[in-house]
Amino acid sequence: LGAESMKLLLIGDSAVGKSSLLLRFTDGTFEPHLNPTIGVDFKVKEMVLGGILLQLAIWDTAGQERFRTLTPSYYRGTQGVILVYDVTRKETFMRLTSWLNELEMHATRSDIVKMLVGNKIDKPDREVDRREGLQFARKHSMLFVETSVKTQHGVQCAFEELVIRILQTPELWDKDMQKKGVELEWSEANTVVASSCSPYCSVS
Ligand SMILES: Nc1nc2c(ncn2[C@@H]2O[C@H](COP(=O)(O)OP(=O)(O)OP(=O)(O)O)[C@@H](O)[C@H]2O)c(=O)[nH]1
Repeated sequence: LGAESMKLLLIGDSAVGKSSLLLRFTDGTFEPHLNPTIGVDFKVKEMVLGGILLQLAIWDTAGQERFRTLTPSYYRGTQGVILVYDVTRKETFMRLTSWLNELEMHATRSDIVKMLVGNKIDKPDREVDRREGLQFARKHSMLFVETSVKTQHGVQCAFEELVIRILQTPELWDKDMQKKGVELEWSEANTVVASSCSPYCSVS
């Protein structure tokens, strides 16, 4: 049986840690000095959930305006979006609404699953409370996790919760996968994965 592929997209302001989050998830590493992304980057990661082999294609986009290209094309077919802000820079939180507007404008599927990630919680100079993040997520029907790519806190959870939610959204799949998605909802593996993340995640 072949792997089911899933397309995820990382968006958010420059230097909030999108590339770092992806690198931590796919390679398990952290780099204190990472260059800004130019255009788009792309990584593939395999994951087994509830007995289904998934091939995650994760697109990492440039936060800096001058490095952004072909915007509509990388939104095409995306099933899940991770919108990242930096808890130590309030302005990255204030710009979340405009990121959501861009998503609305370009997403080709209406039931796209959204995960809000407040990153860099290891740093002492926090400017955005966990409560504020949670409120924003609730208001916009998003999943929510706070992370530190540096310490790894919440990183696995962010991706797993998003993937599980996508699997539970039949509208995002073709007929064949819809059947498996329903089975997955009942599978024990799914329950285990979901509950191991629950301290960090909130579902709107
Ligand atoms: N302390 C700390 N630093 C982090 C964390 N995550 C990322 N960084 C650092 O923040 C800087 C920016 O991270 P990137 O991953 O390049 O940010 P980006 O959002 O991909 O930026 P663009 O490519 O410009 O959109 C890097 O120097 C990272 O090492 C974190 O959780 N804690």
